[in-house]
Amino acid sequence: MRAVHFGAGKIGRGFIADLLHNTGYEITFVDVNEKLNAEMNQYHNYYLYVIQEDYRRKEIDKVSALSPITQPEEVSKAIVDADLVTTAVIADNFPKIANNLAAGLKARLDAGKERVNVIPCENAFYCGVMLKNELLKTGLLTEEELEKIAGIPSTAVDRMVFAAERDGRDGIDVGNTYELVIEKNQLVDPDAQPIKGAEYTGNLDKYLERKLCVVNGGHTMSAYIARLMGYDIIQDYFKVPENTKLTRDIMLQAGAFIEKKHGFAHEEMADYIDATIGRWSTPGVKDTIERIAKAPIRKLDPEDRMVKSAIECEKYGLANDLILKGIAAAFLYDVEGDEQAAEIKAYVEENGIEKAVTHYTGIESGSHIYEEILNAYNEYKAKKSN
Ligand SMILES: NC(=O)c1ccc[n+]([C@@H]2O[C@H](COP(=O)([O-])OP(=O)(O)OC[C@H]3O[C@@H](n4cnc5c(N)ncnc54)[C@H](O)[C@@H]3O)[C@@H](O)[C@H]2O)c1
Ligand SMILES: O=P(O)(O)OC[C@@H](O)[C@@H](O)[C@H](O)[C@H](O)CO
Repeated sequence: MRAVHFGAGKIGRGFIADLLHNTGYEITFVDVNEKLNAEMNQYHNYYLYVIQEDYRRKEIDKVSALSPITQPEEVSKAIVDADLVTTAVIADNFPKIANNLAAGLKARLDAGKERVNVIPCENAFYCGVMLKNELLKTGLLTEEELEKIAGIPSTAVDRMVFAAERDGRDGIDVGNTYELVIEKNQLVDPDAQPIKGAEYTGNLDKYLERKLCVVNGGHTMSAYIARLMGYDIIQDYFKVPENTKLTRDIMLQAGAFIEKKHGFAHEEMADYIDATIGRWSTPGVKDTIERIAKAPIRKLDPEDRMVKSAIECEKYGLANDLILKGIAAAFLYDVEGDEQAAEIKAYVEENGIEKAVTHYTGIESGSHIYEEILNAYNEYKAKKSN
């Protein structure tokens, strides 16, 4: 079996390809990183290192790589011949992979081949729908044609993965626990399980909201707050018990709406939160605030991890004060090299924070959640300038 995977980064090589390899696929990566592509084409393998098992080395073999820039024809051909297509490129990059992917699917349709599963594995609400929209925007396929050639489910994706230079090679350190949940009704065959080790569900919302709002929301808001406290590494922030408590409380606020909406027991949610914080505090692990907090515009979107939680809590009459503080902290995130952070900063300088809150979060002025974000922002800002 052959899989084509877009994005040979940390989740691509460290998680998705691990499961694909366990399932028995030979993997063709498609990535813009020429150095990485060359290494994969030289060795046809790479290594994962399982953190909790004393960095046990695991080989992923039968891999090769293509460049979407210099080898678009080969990418198309690989899609025509593939048994499965997956992505882990960061959802912001969907517009950049859409042409290559749409051209490959169109060629597959023209070749009279069967439908194929295209499974995006990204932190985003309904990444399958986002990818479909980007594919249609290329104009290379109509909606009917896309439906005829591909099943594109959404997913929830969770694993600890870190880039690591080991044994003189580009490897990935991985956690020993993970979750990949796939929306089965959108698969070509809803009863087939094209990736071993994944879960297949008819109720993705439940897992997606828990993963994105509780795990990623908690992680991201902690990172913005930690940055204001002067931390660069999230594990240093977690060393202070009050900080861990704050993160846990933020996650419990998001968890509360998910308990109500999806019927999780409170104990189960609390255990999930504690296990997640425990995983972030694994001895030896160092995760940068810069990685967790990156791309604040994506993370402030009304349909992403922070604002969605604030609004859902509001709907259910649940507390969201800590979430609103986390959102406020995101407006002060300021790290050299983060284009989205720079864009927010410039917008605030030109238009004021009052307009910026509505512009990025969709939260209208006049509501109490708007006022609370503004107040928290002004408090953080005053502290920052003291
Ligand atoms: N890192 C994590 O801990 C983690 C955990 C769960 C989910 N995720 C999600 O997984 C996805 C991937 O994240 P990551 O941490 O692996 O990011 P990453 O930056 O390590 O990897 C992204 C890869 O995509 C490649 N890429 C970018 N533009 C491309 C293009 N036009 N064509 C082909 N390849 C392109 C990059 O070169 C890079 O190798 C994201 O949606 C992220 O939110 C990450
Ligand atoms: O990947 P992002 O930028 O959407 O979010 C940053 C982190 O919260 C995220 O990568 C987590 O570490 C990961 O999702 C855990 O599974």
